[in-house]
Amino acid sequence: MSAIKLYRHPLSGHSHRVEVILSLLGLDAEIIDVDLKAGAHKKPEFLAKNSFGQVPALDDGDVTLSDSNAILVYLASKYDTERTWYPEDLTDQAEVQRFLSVAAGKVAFGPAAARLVNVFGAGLDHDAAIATAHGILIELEAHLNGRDWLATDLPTIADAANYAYIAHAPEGDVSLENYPNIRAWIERFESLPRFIAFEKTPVGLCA
Ligand SMILES: N[C@@H](CCC(=O)N[C@@H](CS)C(=O)NCC(=O)O)C(=O)O
Repeated sequence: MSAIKLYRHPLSGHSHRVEVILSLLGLDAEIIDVDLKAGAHKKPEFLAKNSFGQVPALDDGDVTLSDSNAILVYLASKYDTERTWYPEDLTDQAEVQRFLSVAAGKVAFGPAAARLVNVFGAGLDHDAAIATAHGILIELEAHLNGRDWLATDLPTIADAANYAYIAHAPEGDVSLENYPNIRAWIERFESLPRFIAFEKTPVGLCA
């Protein structure tokens, strides 16, 4: 049995970014589904892993971590011997962090929120989420002009963090038709060796 355990939900983009990095780094992990519908993430056993009661969480031997971006930093720092996924150069690191913040902020409240609205339905403002999504997509489209990857010349955890919610934005009625640079970036990411896809169904409990 693997020493690494990932606690996730199969429709969670936050979980997918960890899953995909584990795979891209060639790391074996035991995948444990957390039943959000049954409230398993708010039970003491899971709260001991993440007091915020959210997936993903990760065990690596004696170490328990939560928050997807924090987990990405940990895995890439510990296991990527080439240090390309989370570079050691401080300027590159800052650029990676900049795009991890985009993934946690603008992307979470735009493309991810639009998909979430389609999952949860009423009570959330779909049009506002779609408008926010296009705002960040316009910025990313310009940023990717002449660039293959978000933060450095090579793929980094910043690409992994932003990938799932942007690639699946159409499930939240956010079309990617007008964003050729973003579509090319998605294709490049999906062509990486050992890339694993995220479930495409928009029906679920989690953005
Ligand atoms: N900042 C957290 C956010 C994680 C998050 O939003 N997880 C969602 C699933 S995608 C969750 O567990 N939601 C259940 C809840 O908040 O009760 C991370 O990056 O891991």
